[in-house]
Amino acid sequence: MFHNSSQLLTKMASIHPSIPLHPTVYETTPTSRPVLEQSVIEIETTSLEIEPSVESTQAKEMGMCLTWKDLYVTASVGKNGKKPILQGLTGYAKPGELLAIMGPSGCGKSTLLDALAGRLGSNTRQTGEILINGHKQALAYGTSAYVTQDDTLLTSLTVREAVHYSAQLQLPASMSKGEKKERADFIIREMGLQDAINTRIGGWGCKGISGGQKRRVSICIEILTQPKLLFLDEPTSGLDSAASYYVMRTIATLQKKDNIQRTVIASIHQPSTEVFQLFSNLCLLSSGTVVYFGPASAASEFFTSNGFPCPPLQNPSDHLLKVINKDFDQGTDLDMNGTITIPAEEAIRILVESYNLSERNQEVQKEVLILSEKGARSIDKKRGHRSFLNQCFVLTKRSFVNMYRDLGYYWSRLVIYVALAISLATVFYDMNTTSKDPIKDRGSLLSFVSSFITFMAIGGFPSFVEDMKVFERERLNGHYGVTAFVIGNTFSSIPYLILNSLIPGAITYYPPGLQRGYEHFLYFVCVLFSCLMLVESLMMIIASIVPNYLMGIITGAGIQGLMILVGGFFKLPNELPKPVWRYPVHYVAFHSYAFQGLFKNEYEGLKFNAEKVGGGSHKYISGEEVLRTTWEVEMGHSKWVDLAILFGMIVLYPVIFLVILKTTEKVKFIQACK
Ligand SMILES: Nc1ncnc2c1ncn2[C@@H]1O[C@H](COP(=O)(O)OP(=O)(O)OP(=O)(O)O)[C@@H](O)[C@H]1O
Repeated sequence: MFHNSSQLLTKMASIHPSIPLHPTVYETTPTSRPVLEQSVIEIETTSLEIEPSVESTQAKEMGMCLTWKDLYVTASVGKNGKKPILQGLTGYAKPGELLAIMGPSGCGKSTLLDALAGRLGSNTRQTGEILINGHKQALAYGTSAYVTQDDTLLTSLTVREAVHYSAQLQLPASMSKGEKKERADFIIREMGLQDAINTRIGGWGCKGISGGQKRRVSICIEILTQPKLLFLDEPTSGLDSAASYYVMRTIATLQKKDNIQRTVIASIHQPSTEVFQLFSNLCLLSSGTVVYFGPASAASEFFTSNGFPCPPLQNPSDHLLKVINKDFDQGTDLDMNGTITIPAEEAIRILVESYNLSERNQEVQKEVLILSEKGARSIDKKRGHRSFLNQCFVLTKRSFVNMYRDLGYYWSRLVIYVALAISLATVFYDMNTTSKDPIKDRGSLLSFVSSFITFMAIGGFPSFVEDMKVFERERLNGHYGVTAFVIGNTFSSIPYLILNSLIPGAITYYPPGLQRGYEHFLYFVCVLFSCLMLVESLMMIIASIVPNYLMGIITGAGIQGLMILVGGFFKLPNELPKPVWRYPVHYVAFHSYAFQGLFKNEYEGLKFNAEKVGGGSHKYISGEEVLRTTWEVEMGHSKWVDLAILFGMIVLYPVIFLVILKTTEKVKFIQACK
């Protein structure tokens, strides 16, 4: 039973991928004509046996017209240097068309894509006008999809899992789990990945699918939701010519099957003749300047008319790129057919001048003017409502599976922790009878556990950086929100951290003869667990600010080293210089509460032989006395308060992480709007 038209449409879209997911507003042409809200009525009166090839203009969802005029991009290099990357580009991309950006390596293809998608780096400056449906607006998260040159994927997942999890995250809540799976399977098949469906993606140290297959997985993930605007940076790199053709054909034809007016812009290196024929328009760049913009089919003619005919039997795109490639310029030369070729620099000058004076250029300027007329104001998000709780659940599950399969994440750490715990247990074995100073040894053991064992959590930093890369890609493409990521990331690690504190904790606790009793042991494990959680969160915060392995590890080690230093073991709290080190650093460092809590947990209730520890005239020294005089622990509150503070920090650190992610996201968005 469908309560409204959107539910019906969602159901139909899942059964027939030809039906758009959110066809609420349609128009007769992609320009700014009055919109017709009749599609819903049309589809409701149609039975579920709609054919995939329904191709009425009315039934096509309103698309996105992207225009750019006099686009310049410069990058700051060195102290005061500026490097021009794009120089006055003008062009457009229309719904239902595939625009290919071609040119020699380093000519500015990725920069153009980044500029159009609002993703330029912070050291770049952009001038000119980029309009979407005639409006100056930044592409908000989720309004377009961008397949970047690098395939940032979770390496331990299989192809099926990667696409299925993505479908669960991105597709609207109104679709059932089964329908989302069906959509994912359909896209996997369309991308020719069915044979690799159960193979892991793989990465460092674990061979998985090939580079070309990874490319296709990345594309699968981004076209799941039928985005209206799709950017692809080198979608065919790593693919053989047949696979390149099928992938590009799928991209070009899927919109017909999806029955949406999609605008596709792809940078591409070396298309075969067949792939070249799939392009609607071609933007040919050389050193950031347009050499040709117009129908791909007319490019060869333009080159011929300027004295650069394509030799017989040669792939036209190879010819175009060869003529304008000046990286290997040999000056005046003879080609294979014995024809004299002129230097590429000169060829480019002739072509650029000719293009600037051509009618083609005039047509492009006119088209840009027409498409820049104000159209629909807002850009619809490419997805319907998605359940936040479901996203948190899927992200937690996905991250849990990834951690489980990735040996480097927790398992190797567990092995090292166990080895260290055994070492501690034997070094401090039966302190009460073997140690000359059981008071000092207890302090050393507890401090070592809460500082060094937790310190080792920085070893997980490379995995955190990988997680952040995947997050950034998915977030920029609007797969889910920052809060869902932070929740998923935090909760998924809890079972592993419990394991990493419980097993090494048990090995360390009993053999040295620490205070007996379940309550004491559990307290010890809880503090260990809190410290591990806090170090993990701290490293995630660092990974969000310093996304570089070496710098991140150095920063994390430095911060932790400082916290350990002022925690109260190496220098007693009252002896710390008051400004800065005591107030506030000592109180900010979580190690202070870990030391205090563990010390209270251990010493309270114990009595030490005064003679053995040099305690003067008394027979015994109480644990409380040791806490007050030897360790100068603050006795105004119980050990449970220290633990509560640690748990409070466990909540606080992810909140800080969340705030940093949200703030950087906002800053990037404001920059993109400028
Ligand atoms: N943020 C930046 N800072 C400095 N230089 C940059 C920046 N972005 C791009 N460049 C430079 O601009 C030029 C164009 O780079 P871009 O990546 O756009 O080229 P491309 O055509 O996509 O190359 P390829 O085909 O090899 O990927 C290169 O020389 C590159 O080094």
